[in-house]
Amino acid sequence: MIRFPPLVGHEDHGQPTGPVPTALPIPFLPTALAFCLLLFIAILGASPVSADESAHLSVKVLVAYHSLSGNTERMAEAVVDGAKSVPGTVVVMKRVGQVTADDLFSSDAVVVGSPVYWSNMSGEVKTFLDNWQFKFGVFPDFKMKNKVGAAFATGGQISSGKEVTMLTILAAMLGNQMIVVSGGGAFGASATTEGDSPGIDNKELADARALGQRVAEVAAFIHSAPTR
Ligand SMILES: Cc1cc2nc3c(=O)[nH]c(=O)nc-3n(C[C@H](O)[C@H](O)[C@H](O)COP(=O)(O)O)c2cc1C
Repeated sequence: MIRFPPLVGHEDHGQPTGPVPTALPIPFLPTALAFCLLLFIAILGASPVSADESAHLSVKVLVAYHSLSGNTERMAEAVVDGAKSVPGTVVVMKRVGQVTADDLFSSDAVVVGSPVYWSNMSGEVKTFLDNWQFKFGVFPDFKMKNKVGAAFATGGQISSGKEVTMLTILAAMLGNQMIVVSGGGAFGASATTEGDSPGIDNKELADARALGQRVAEVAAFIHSAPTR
């Protein structure tokens, strides 16, 4: 027969049941303090991410865009919102002409947005991408290598260049050995801004937010990898 040990604290040992002493023994307080201190140090030491590390683990997303009449800028703002929804993400949003070398090289991800001009990216966006070399000298060291890249576009008409615009932006990123991702749509987020569908609608804004969120999530994943 299995004998179970008696339940501790549930036995009556016939001890005298007087009032419980309220005063703690004198050495108890310093011992308790020392124990708490040791526990605190142990928790800090065992923490998987220290304060320094968590600052290091935050990712920076640069959203660079060109916009004359505001459509691409609205999409850029939604991309920013999506990226910011990922905890630990720092986002910088700038017009392509305002981007500095530091903005570019300190970022973990770059999302580029363009209006469609003659079925392709606008001249301003092309100049921005060309300036990665002419102004910032990304090549031959591939200074943008392994940063996350993505694109978004707005165009007046359906089937009139948004996908070409996004793909040519992504092609430039691939040439720089960046890690290209989509989101919102197959090649990025896009919006039709004229005709039956003027401006940016809620679905298009949601696509832009989805792109920003995906970019930030992928950048955080890559950033936290043990070897980069
Ligand atoms: C010079 C120029 C060329 C354009 N070419 C096209 C085009 O080929 N296909 C298209 O869908 N929209 C075209 N558009 C329309 C713009 O892409 C569209 O209005 C866009 O949303 C503008 O963006 P923004 O408001 O950010 O400036 C063109 C607009 C301009 C000014």
